[in-house]
Amino acid sequence: MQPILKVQSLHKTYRVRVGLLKRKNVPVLTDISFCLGKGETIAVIGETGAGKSTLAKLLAGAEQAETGQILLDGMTIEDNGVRQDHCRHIRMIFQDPTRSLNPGLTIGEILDDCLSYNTELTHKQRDKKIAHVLNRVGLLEEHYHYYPHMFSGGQLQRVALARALILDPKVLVLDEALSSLDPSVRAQTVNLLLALQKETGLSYVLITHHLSLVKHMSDSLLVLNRGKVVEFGKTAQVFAQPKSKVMKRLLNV
Ligand SMILES: Nc1ncnc2c1ncn2[C@@H]1O[C@H](COP(=O)(O)OP(=O)(O)OP(=O)(O)O)[C@@H](O)[C@H]1O
Repeated sequence: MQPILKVQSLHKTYRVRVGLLKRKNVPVLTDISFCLGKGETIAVIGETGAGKSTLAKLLAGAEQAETGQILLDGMTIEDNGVRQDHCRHIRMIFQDPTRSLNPGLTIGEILDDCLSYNTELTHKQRDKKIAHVLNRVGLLEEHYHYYPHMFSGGQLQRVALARALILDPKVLVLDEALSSLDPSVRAQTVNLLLALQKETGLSYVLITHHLSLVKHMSDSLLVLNRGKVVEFGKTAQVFAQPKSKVMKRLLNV
């Protein structure tokens, strides 16, 4: 079966200052390749600075790699640093939803803006879609008129999820999106994500430090160390027989 997401040999460097007048290219991701099936979850783990968030940004189109390809459903959406206009099919959710939500707009206005910019839907069709997506993430229709500051942390993450889902993406990148939630809200959000995945065939790239979440949610696991893939395989297999030093260290074995 064709993977929904295929990443081929991505390389990313940042240009950083090393002296008063000198700059150099520092490699942050080197030769990253993996596949993700429809309706599946890949977890990306690694120690701090391993390059996880950089990979998330490349996938979502927030930054471009120098070389390598990203294919979505068989179509090349990024080729050697040139991004095609399909970004709306890979959406990202961050750890802190408040930073990505305009405090001056109601949730309805935020969602409506998304639809107005990206679709040809009429006002009535947009309203219907917004009501549907609010319902899907467990929010109420009256939340349309709420501003971001009127929500709890867990509800705000649902709002971020609604905004990500409103454009019917194929892949969601969750960059520590569950980390700041308290355990019971996190468990509810995980259940919601799993139910959505079952219902719609959505695929997730899960970036997290929580190994219990990795075990519970992911089908496959990619371990990064200093920007390189040091282990990639089925989650259960990697947990049962870790090969890389990093994975052994993370598991304390
Ligand atoms: N804009 C930037 N300019 C220069 N270097 C950067 C930039 N963004 C990230 N880096 C560097 O790239 C490396 C990887 O950073 P990244 O944020 O992807 O790591 P991470 O695995 O997500 O870490 P953490 O788990 O701590 O969030 C780090 O060494 C970081 O300093």
